[in-house]
Amino acid sequence: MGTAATEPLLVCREVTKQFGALTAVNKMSFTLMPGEVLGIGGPNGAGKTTLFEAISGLNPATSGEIIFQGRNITGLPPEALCHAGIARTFQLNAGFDSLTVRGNVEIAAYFGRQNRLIPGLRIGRDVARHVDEALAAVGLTGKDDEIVGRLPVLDRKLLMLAGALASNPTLLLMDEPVGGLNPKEIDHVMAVVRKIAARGITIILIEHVMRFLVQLSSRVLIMHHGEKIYEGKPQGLIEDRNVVDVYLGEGASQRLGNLMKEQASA
Ligand SMILES: Nc1ncnc2c1ncn2[C@@H]1O[C@H](COP(=O)(O)OP(=O)(O)OP(=O)(O)O)[C@@H](O)[C@H]1O
Repeated sequence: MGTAATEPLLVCREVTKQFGALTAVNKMSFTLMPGEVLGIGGPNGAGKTTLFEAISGLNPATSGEIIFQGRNITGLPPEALCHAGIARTFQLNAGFDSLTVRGNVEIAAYFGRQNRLIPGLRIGRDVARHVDEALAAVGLTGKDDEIVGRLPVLDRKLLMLAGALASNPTLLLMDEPVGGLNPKEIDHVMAVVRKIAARGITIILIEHVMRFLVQLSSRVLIMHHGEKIYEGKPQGLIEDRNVVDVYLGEGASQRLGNLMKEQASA
């Protein structure tokens, strides 16, 4: 049975992650509705990636609860979460460098959707179709045979996204999808993310590039020292003294204000 639109897709309740004496994420709570795009920002070391690690199962929370589609998924391993419909991309390039673009996405499509205790010897027609769709969704069609280790940075970011999409996610977590890209490349990724959101995939994205974050997100959450210091509309960010002081700064805040005004009048 699917989740009704009025039920949250994801609920994080007092999620805490400690590394020894360091509390990297401190009692984070938030709710995500299906179809939302939630943007997470905050200074370096705020705990954003650690929160993703907990949700995606790569580094489980020390305490707290994570509920996905009404099911308690706290502490489940990454492969179980992937099969349940949670996919993610990484801040740094992740992929099999010596394989081709297609080979990488095939692995995601083949292993990302279900358990494969005894891997088959050939890629079936269904998997091939999922790979074609994922490559097309990010704009990598035609680059199937390129070796991943030789790809430019934009294509590597898109490849991670294609791999995540090939696992057929309901919830997609993106960790700094445009870090290190130039403005034109950022625009390309923005268009891809818009298309993914339009397909109904719920998204959480972490990003320092604020124009990307505010233009894509229906809601924004800002973290500082492992805690939530802001949650609300992107427009409210520049009016929040604390967010301006600890994260945006006056200059960036003004530029962001101008951008949002332009957007509103467009
Ligand atoms: N495996 C780990 N072991 C010990 N400390 C860690 C580990 N991973 C993260 N930390 C610490 O936890 C804190 C939060 O780190 P995290 O990477 O989640 O921040 P972030 O908000 O994603 O930062 P950035 O914007 O720089 O990516 C930092 O102080 C970091 O040094």
